[in-house]
Amino acid sequence: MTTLAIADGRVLRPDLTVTAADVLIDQDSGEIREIGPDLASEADDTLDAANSLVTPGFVNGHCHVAMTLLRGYADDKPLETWLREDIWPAEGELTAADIRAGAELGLLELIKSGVTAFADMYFQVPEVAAAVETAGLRARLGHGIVTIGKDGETAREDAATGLEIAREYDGAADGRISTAFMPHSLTTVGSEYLAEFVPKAREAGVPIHYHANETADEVAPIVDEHGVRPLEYAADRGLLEPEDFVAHGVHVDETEIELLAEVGTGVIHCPASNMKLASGMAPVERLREAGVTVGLGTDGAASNNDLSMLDEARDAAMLGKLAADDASAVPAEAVVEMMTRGSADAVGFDSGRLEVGAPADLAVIDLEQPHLTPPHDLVSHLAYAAAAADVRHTVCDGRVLMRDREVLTLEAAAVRERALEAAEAVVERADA
Ligand SMILES: CSC[C@H]1O[C@@H](n2cnc3c(O)ncnc32)[C@H](O)[C@@H]1O
Ligand SMILES: [Zn+2]
Repeated sequence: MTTLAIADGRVLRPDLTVTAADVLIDQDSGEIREIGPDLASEADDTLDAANSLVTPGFVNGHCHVAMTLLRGYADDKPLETWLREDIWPAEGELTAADIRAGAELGLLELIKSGVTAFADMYFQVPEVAAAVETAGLRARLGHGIVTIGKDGETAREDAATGLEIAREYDGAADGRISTAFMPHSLTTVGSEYLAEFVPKAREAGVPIHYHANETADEVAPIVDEHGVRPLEYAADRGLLEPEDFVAHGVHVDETEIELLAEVGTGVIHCPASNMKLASGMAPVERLREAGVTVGLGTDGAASNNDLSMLDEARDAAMLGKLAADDASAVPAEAVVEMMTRGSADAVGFDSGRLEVGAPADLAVIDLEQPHLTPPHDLVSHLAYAAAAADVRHTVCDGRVLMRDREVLTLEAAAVRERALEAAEAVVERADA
């Protein structure tokens, strides 16, 4: 057995207490073997965690990682206008190589900010999967299906691609990659395609993930046309099962909240994207109160505009208070849970907690920073004060992805160079 010790840190436990301890990892199985004092001397390799917080790796529950290429390309517009006027035309110009370059840039950013697992919906999934395989993260990937504006044959092909990808890539990268069937949203995929493909996704045994109830404009047409709320419409079509997870869930009413809680479908809250696109304020406090599994996601870098889960946690706490008109709503403990085990549970990863037998997915945060001093409450610091640049080490599946702020699995300068070139060329084609 090859072992790695995370030595001399303060370890964030599943009950959100912090204890001084080492973490011993079995690198062959990728699992945590022991947490306790004096474990480093027997290990094959050691990561120094003195004056640092050892936390579960953050889980980005909803992302479009290759959209880093479109960061800053189109800002300050609402969702529908942003997608139709800017993002979809630009995405129409993306080649497979571009998506690989954008995905690698996104993965570099995720590793640097302590993320060890994420869920991603995009095009050219084989390119995203290849990047994940190299970078060493854990991911649930899916091809984003859009049928509106397409003729029947093209639309069916797109849905079939979504299913094929979900079947083919499930278990890839030594099990670090899992998949989902990912219709883009309830308004951009026709119900005839859902009727045909959802049962096939169930047969394939993969969960279903989609954008839901993100804007008021997206809710109204479903209510008008079908006479039910969007998540009732989803449930009627077999799209709301315990293993499924939806992104956003901003405009959900009480019936939908109870439905989510009853079924066990998770919601990935994306506060930065919701604020930037002025989509609205998700009722996070109420969702949690009702017993809904709530995770956190950044959405893509074009609507955020970064992939930092630490920023997202702070945004979630701040926005949650504003939405509830209550300073005690969505406290630090809630967002720390949301960015770790909340997202992991919603997406279907076993990670998100530091305990014996759990996947060795963790991040080490440097506490020797002015903005993290004094260390009264480290859960508070994670939620409100820590930043991506404070992450020292990132470990996924027992493998060190970043040591002392140096990413080991990707060549940062080359990744950045390729992404710069790809982004410039895409924008040139899109604006021509
Ligand atoms: C079909 S692949 C995924 C698709 O989703 C688009 N997208 C990015 N952010 C959002 C969002 O907040 N709501 C809905 N759709 C979004 C992305 O540009 C891709 O086209
Ligand atoms: Zn999204």
